[in-house]
Amino acid sequence: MTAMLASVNSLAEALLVEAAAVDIIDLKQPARGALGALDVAVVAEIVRRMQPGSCVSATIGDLPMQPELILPAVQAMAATGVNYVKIGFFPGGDWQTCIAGLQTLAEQGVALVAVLFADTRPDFSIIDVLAKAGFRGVMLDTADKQLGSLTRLMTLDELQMFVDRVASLGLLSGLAGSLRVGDVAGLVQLSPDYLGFRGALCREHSRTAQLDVAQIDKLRQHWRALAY
Ligand SMILES: O=C[C@H](O)COP(=O)(O)O
Repeated sequence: MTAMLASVNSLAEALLVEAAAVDIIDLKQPARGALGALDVAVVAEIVRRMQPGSCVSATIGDLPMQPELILPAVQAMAATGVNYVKIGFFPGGDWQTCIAGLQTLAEQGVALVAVLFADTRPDFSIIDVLAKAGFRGVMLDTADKQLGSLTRLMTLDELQMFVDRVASLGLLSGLAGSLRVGDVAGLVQLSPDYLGFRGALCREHSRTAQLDVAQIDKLRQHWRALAY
């Protein structure tokens, strides 16, 4: 079964999606960018307040791929006790040195999820490198939220190739990027481990607005009705 991830930007929103039995509670500040980070102290407080057994991820922000920025940010976020730390692989910078440093953190037990951006046309061969470095998961998202759904940027065949490659290496696969209710039926057929949402769950589908319980319920009901 494909799980549901919801990005939230506060304790109140985290409690709301926890009550809605969302599978992965993803801590993020969308007002700060595609992978905008929440302050570490806020993340630590939310982690403390979640039920034991909840699955919580957090992003480190839209940082350039510079090891002196990425590595301390990952260490600080990991120290909050989140289950997964998500790192956006933006174009440019020094991916090789970042991955080498992240491998050391993975060896120390930090659970890392790489986020690749469909609108930057990533080379999927990086997935093999990430697996060798000890990443636990790789997801596809979108950096430019004006471009619409992930499903407009990549074909279902391309997305299937991504999911299959990630799964073949034993990693978690995730798909996100302005996904809407209408995207779910097609994407669950690809069997990713999870689908991620923010905009679709907010008032007027604006990812920087507050979460809207009615939108969460609508998505959950649609998902259940698929009975896949
Ligand atoms: O990790 C998932 C993202 O927060 C998805 O956000 P979005 O649906 O607004 O693109």
